[in-house]
Amino acid sequence: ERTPLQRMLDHLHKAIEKRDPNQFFAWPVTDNIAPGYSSIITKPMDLSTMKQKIDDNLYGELQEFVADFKLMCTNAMEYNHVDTVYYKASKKLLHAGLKLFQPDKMGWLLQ
Ligand SMILES: NC(=O)c1ccc2nc(N)sc2c1
Repeated sequence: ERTPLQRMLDHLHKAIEKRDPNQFFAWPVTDNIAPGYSSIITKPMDLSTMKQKIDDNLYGELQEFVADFKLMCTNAMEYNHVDTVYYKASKKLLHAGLKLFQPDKMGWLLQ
């Protein structure tokens, strides 16, 4: 990972992965495991796709990475009913992730 931004995004990606121990967000959601998913979710996103985008240097700035993270979580809150493990996990992950991105917690990373 050459650029400082890629190094920072790698760090954040690893920190998010740790907060998804069941790997609900590790890979693209298939219609096999989630019936009708591709008809309901127009912009799918998952951690493996985000990792590839870091490696391909497709994130020009932190906010683009944060947008994909939020999309990944909100997709899960749209598709899955509120009483499911997936919905609950995505809500928890969203809030844990947003705490990570707060500048005060990331000062050393942004300088
Ligand atoms: N990220 C998701 O929305 C997600 C992940 C895994 C999964 N497995 C199912 N049987 S439904 C489902 C949804």
